Amino acid sequence: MAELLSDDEIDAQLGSDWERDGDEIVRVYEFDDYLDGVAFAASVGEVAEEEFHHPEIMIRYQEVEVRLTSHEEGGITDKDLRLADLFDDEL
Ligand SMILES: C[C@H](O)[C@H](O)[C@H]1CNC2=NC(N)=NC(=O)C2=N1
Repeated sequence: MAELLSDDEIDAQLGSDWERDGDEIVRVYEFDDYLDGVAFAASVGEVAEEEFHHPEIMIRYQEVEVRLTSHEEGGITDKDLRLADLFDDEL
């Protein structure tokens, strides 16, 4: 079981395009084309399944919101920060 990160650890390690929202980290990715967002969400899902750590994904017109938290630990862990970087690599 991963350790919960402190506020300072999260602030220091969170990618610049991500934000902290309580026990979650969140990023809204913007796309010109709706189906590009759908395809991106599918690639995020593939990575999540490979890593067995699953985000909440909301697909909207021209944007995809991705939220990560570690449910078992009840907050933000290294797993969430790592997945955020992996999702960004899918762009
Ligand atoms: C049993 C538990 O649901 C699994 O071990 C995995 C599945 N995917 C998961 N995803 C996330 N975000 N947090 C978890 O704690 C988690 N647990």
